[in-house]
Amino acid sequence: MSAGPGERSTDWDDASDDGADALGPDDGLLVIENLTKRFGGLTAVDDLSFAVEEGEILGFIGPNGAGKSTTFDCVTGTYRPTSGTVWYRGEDVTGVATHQLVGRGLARTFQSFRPLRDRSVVDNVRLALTPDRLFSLSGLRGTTRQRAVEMCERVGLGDRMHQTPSELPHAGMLRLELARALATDPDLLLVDEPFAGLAGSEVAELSDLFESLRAEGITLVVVDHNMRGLLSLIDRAVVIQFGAKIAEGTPEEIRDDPTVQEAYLGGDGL
Ligand SMILES: Nc1ncnc2c1ncn2[C@@H]1O[C@H](COP(=O)(O)OP(=O)(O)OP(=O)(O)O)[C@@H](O)[C@H]1O
Repeated sequence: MSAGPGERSTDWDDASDDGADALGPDDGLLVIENLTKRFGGLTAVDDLSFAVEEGEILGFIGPNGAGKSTTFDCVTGTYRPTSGTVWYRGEDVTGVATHQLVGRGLARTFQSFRPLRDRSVVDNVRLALTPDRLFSLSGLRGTTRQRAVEMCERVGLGDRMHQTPSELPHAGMLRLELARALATDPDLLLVDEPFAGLAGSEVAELSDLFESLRAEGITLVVVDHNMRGLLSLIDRAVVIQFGAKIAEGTPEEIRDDPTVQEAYLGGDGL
């Protein structure tokens, strides 16, 4: 497929360009440019642009209601943006259906998800295996269960895979959701609020898991509404408020940014 409506920007650093955020399709594994999503009169995502670099762990941070989930929903094909462009691997994927994006290696986890309660943990993972990508790897139908077992072990559920989801603690449910996303063999994984409701030790364990996934070659975008636990994990962050980007940079830059501090004034974010 061609690069779509946007041409690669050749003047990234050109101050005369009126779009300081001007991005092109090849400026990252995932590139979001001028994304806007309106629900009637409400602008949930407001002219948002940023790129996700291959191999990084990017934090996507914003207070409750800032537009994080809506951005994810526009990227993963749940919503068609009101305007703007999403590029994945250099291709314009704006409005492309979710299952097609999954087939291309873009997966997400959901903050609230509903596993099949009457199936075991490993069966829940097996049902998420994506035939196209799996068979291209193995070529063998009979390996699905083995792959599901591997996914359970990879996320630390090796000793719980024959339990039902309701027997898992909250952190275990999160790991199950991660295993289901990993079963689609993603190159880019969008993780929605993984640390919500976790104790400090669980946050650290999950961070270790994200680090190991990155070491295996998966690029990660981790969403959270506060920064606790996140700043030590991520390479960079994009911070949004009222649907628009207010800061982008390293954890140190984000922590010291007056606009970010203002956005979180009185909250528990920093
Ligand atoms: N389907 C919808 N219809 C109308 N308004 C919506 C819809 N989805 C989200 N919104 C509104 O868009 C804004 C952004 O919501 P969104 O869920 O994207 O924020 P968020 O940053 O993910 O918040 P949280 O941290 O609470 O999950 C909010 O004002 C929300 O009420």
